[in-house]
Amino acid sequence: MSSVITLHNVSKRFGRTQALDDVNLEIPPGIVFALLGENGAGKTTMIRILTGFQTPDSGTATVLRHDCVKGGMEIRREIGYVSDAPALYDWMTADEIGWFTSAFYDEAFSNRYLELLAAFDIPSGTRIKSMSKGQRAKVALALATAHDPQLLILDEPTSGLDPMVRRQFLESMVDRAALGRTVLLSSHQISEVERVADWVGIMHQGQLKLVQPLDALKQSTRIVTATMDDASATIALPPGNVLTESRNGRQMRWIVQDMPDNWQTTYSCESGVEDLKSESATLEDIFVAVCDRRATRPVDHEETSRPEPQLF
Ligand SMILES: Nc1ncnc2c1ncn2[C@@H]1O[C@H](COP(=O)(O)OP(=O)(O)OP(=O)(O)O)[C@@H](O)[C@H]1O
Repeated sequence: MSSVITLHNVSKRFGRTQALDDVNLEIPPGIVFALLGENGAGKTTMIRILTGFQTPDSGTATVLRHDCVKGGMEIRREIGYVSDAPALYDWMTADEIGWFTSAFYDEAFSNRYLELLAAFDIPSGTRIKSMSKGQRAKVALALATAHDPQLLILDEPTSGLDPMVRRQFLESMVDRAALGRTVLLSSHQISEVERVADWVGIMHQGQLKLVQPLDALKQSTRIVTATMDDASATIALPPGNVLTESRNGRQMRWIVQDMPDNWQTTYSCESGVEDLKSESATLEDIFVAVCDRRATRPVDHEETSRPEPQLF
């Protein structure tokens, strides 16, 4: 089945800031795709390009087969979109804003909207201006999903919501994916993403550093810890793709992807190692390994620790 979202070599610069740097991505239908990244990583810029609010400097982007530059109007009509600060007409009641929005969609919209309001416990006669942040977010989500879109794009949908509302929100995302719809959400909430996402993309400084199904990502990434017999002792990097290395006294720690199954057979023979263990990494460990500028990039101690030959 063809992708719901595609980005090919998309770049976008604002003055000196490279907000997106040669981003490539394909999102298949029927999944919850979570875009993770620190502040300023480029998530909103990507979403604004996908929704036709911003034009890329180079590259191509399509959503539901519409080109994002030429077909922004069609895209916004077909998808559901909730921005990080949804603009709602404040003076309207929840009912009125639904009635107003229903003019753009088919007859089924109004009934579905009212059902969603009831499910979210929003009194339909309440004016938007007297609603709490969470209630407004629920109205925005009901407006974005009442036409049952193939694709729902949410920019930090749960920021500022209480845990119960968050849970309700996220469960409704999983339900949508189960019905074959696609959800793209950007988030800082790693633990939430871990609960609901099928796929994750990690953005860092405008680049999409990693895109993988969440289960496969967690299965392929391990934390390896070696306790050395001396605080100055070193050891070669573990086999596989070592993302980061850290040291605390006698303990060395690496986050490693794609370690061979038999990694311990050769590695544990290294001298100076008292204890060696490997455990599964959480999404947060992986996120920090990819994004944290303070995290140490690995150095092969085999090379660096070998003593220089002494000449007498
Ligand atoms: N209209 C704009 N004009 C100038 N710079 C911009 C504009 N929009 C975004 N940027 C810059 O581009 C970079 C990426 O911003 P973006 O909003 O896409 O990040 P983000 O990942 O959504 O961040 P956050 O999680 O903080 O919302 C930032 O450095 C931001 O300052």
